[in-house]
Amino acid sequence: MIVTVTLNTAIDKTLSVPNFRLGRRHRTVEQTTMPGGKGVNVARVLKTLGAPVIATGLAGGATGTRIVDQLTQLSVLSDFVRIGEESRTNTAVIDPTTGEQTEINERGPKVTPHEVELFVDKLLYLAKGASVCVFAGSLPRDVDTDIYAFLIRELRRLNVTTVVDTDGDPMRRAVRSEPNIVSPNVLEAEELVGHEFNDDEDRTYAVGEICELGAREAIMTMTDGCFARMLPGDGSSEPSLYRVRVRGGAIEPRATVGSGDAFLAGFVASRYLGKSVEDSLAFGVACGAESTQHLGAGLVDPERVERLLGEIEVERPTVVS
Ligand SMILES: O=P(O)(O)OC[C@@]1(O)O[C@H](CO)[C@@H](O)[C@@H]1O
Repeated sequence: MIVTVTLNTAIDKTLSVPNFRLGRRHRTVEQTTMPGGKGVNVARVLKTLGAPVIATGLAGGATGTRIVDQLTQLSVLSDFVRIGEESRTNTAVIDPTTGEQTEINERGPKVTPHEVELFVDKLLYLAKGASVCVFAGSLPRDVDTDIYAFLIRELRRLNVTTVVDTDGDPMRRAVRSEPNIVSPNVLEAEELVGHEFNDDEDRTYAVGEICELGAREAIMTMTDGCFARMLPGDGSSEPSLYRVRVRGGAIEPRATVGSGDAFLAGFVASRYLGKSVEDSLAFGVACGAESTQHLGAGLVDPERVERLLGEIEVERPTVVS
């Protein structure tokens, strides 16, 4: 079983607004409303891909009830701690005329120490039946930024593989507690290592820098694919570098919100079903790319993912990190 953790769950509203301009009144031409937060998106894609998954985290108020009910309608198993304050609503505006995206994410509810304790209890219980746990997304208010780091250490004792995609202080602390995999996007990775990346050599080097900070493996997601530094899985400890991308022109993105979540779900589903690192990265990139064809986050069409696999290029950069 794969467990996904979303502490700052959301209802995601995605609005398609042609010629979007600040300070103007607009009407949407299309919109979706879906349960979200990064871990929820990862869970939805894992379910679509047929991987066994349970989504957990914190959900509160009428919004929390809606998130849980909608996951149930999608047959995504979930077990959330219900909290007193209302879960958030996040809004993404996609302008189909320019392809530009504007995201407004609420901070999220205040969480009490008792609610955090209930969650930790629940996760440690669920972890007994899990092989992988994905921690994804920001933290709601009043949750200690050390929480992912703490849980990574706890889950290591239970032999659960840990995967993290977050940013800021929670990410910095999580990386130091030596998770199996971290998967930031480029901006999150730049924040983590403390400098900007100017070219592919910098990006290749960056995944090594992230591993030096503590992560065992690092995958940095890009709009067209990823850079990764992975352990081979054959018992040898020599890591390998990968640059994986969709062939130029193979796909025209419609909305990229949540494509990193679709990547992560595809990668995790494939890797933990026993596929090679290289095939799993390629499958993840195909999932991320296919998800850009849908207006809402965390949606993929598995048949189109299979077709896209023929358009994925894998390189093995030689930069030594
Ligand atoms: O505010 P966070 O937790 O960092 O990100 C939340 C979020 O923007 O990420 C997902 C897309 O990746 C959306 O479903 C969701 O609204």
